[in-house]
Amino acid sequence: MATERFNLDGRPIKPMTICMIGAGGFIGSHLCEKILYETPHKILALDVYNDKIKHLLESESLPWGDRIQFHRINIKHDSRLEGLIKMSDLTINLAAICTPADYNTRPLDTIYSNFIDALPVVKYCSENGKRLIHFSTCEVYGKTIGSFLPKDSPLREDPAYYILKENASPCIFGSIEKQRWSYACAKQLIERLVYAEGAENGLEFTIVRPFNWIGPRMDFIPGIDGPNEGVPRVLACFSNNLLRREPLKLVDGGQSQRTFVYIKDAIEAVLLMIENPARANGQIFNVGNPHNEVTVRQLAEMMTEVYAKVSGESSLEEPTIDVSSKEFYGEGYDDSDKRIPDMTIINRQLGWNPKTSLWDLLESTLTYQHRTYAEAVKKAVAKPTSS
Ligand SMILES: NC(=O)c1ccc[n+]([C@@H]2O[C@H](COP(=O)([O-])OP(=O)(O)OC[C@H]3O[C@@H](n4cnc5c(N)ncnc54)[C@H](O)[C@@H]3O)[C@@H](O)[C@H]2O)c1
Ligand SMILES: O=C(O)[C@H]1O[C@H](OP(=O)(O)OP(=O)(O)OC[C@H]2O[C@@H](n3ccc(=O)[nH]c3=O)[C@H](O)[C@@H]2O)[C@H](O)[C@@H](O)[C@@H]1O
Repeated sequence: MATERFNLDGRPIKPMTICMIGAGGFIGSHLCEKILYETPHKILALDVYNDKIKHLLESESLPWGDRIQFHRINIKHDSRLEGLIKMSDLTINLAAICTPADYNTRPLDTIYSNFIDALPVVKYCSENGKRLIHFSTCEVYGKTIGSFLPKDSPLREDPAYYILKENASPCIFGSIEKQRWSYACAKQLIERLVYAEGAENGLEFTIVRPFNWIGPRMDFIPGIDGPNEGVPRVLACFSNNLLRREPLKLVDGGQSQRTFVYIKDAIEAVLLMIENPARANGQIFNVGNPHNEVTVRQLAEMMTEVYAKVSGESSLEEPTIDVSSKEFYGEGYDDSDKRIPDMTIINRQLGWNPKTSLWDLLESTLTYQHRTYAEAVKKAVAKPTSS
């Protein structure tokens, strides 16, 4: 018999049915694992793909048996969506185009995916009195206020000019021709819509702003389990370079700064939101690790060192190479300069703190990348010369 579980207020947690849209992606796959391994909840998993959750679906004899059901659904056009939301206690919407290489090259798809396609989900939750956890992004903050100060201004060192706060920081994007911001702007508008549904129609919602969550199963390795010419997010780009023994490409010198959080830490925060509605409803949460800040150049150097350790292969003499953003991403790219989350709200509401250092999370992630892809990459690299 499973032992009874209690939430942060000491109340028993009742088993629930969760409609998870985008369950087959990076975050979805980790969230499905967490829920199936550690809770009694049921998952209706919706996605157009299921490769990353196959291990959870394959056999009916698995210990979680019928607690996960996969529905191959494109939410752009599928009449089953409302019924599945109605059957559930909670909907979590993860579905989105969320790779920067798409924002300026496929801005229409990006805006439709992040705004238009999310509209029915919000509407069905609101009309049917269902709770919604909507995944937004730290990109809604755009650039820091500090980035507009003169380079030598001492105010740049003042946290008031760069720490990103859910209820205080402005959203600062570039001009319209900088189509990089199509994603952030669509995410901002859907946040405002969700918030307004809460204010005017009583929708019970939580908005999550992830700050660069990384770990195993993130995106794809081009030419292995994704398109040859595809450009994934930075962890997979750099992993691909390391696996192929190519220099890591630093866009515009790799000066932008990011804070990276381990996916397993971040998923703990999401589970707290799921199981503590009284503390999570009506909130917007930053979820990141302010202690893991690096420039992209430092990230490249650290990944090179960690990969040499886990693979046993020596590093290249020149492990990085500079490329312009125009060459790498094309016209209309722009960047967030710095992203440090303020943690006050998530600390106060859910008592959550990330645990894993950047070195440790890269060690476990690159061990996974090496184990999963090294052989396949070797074969792919050997092919053209042997034929
Ligand atoms: N990973 C991060 O660090 C991060 C950071 C900020 C925001 N987010 C947000 O979190 C969410 C999940 O991100 P992820 O990293 O897991 O991305 P992902 O691309 O791995 O997962 C998204 C999933 O949604 C599915 N999907 C997209 N459109 C769909 C549609 N029309 N119908 C059905 N399924 C569809 C995709 O097939 C994919 O499996 C996104 O909304 C993203 O914007 C992620
Ligand atoms: O993860 C997040 O929190 C959010 O930010 C990401 O945006 P970004 O961090 O800019 O995307 P990455 O691809 O991870 O790039 C990080 C930095 O590395 C740089 N980069 C990327 C790839 C590469 O090969 N080389 C390189 O220097 C980029 O220019 C950027 O400055 C994506 O927009 C989303 O997945 C998400 O909403």
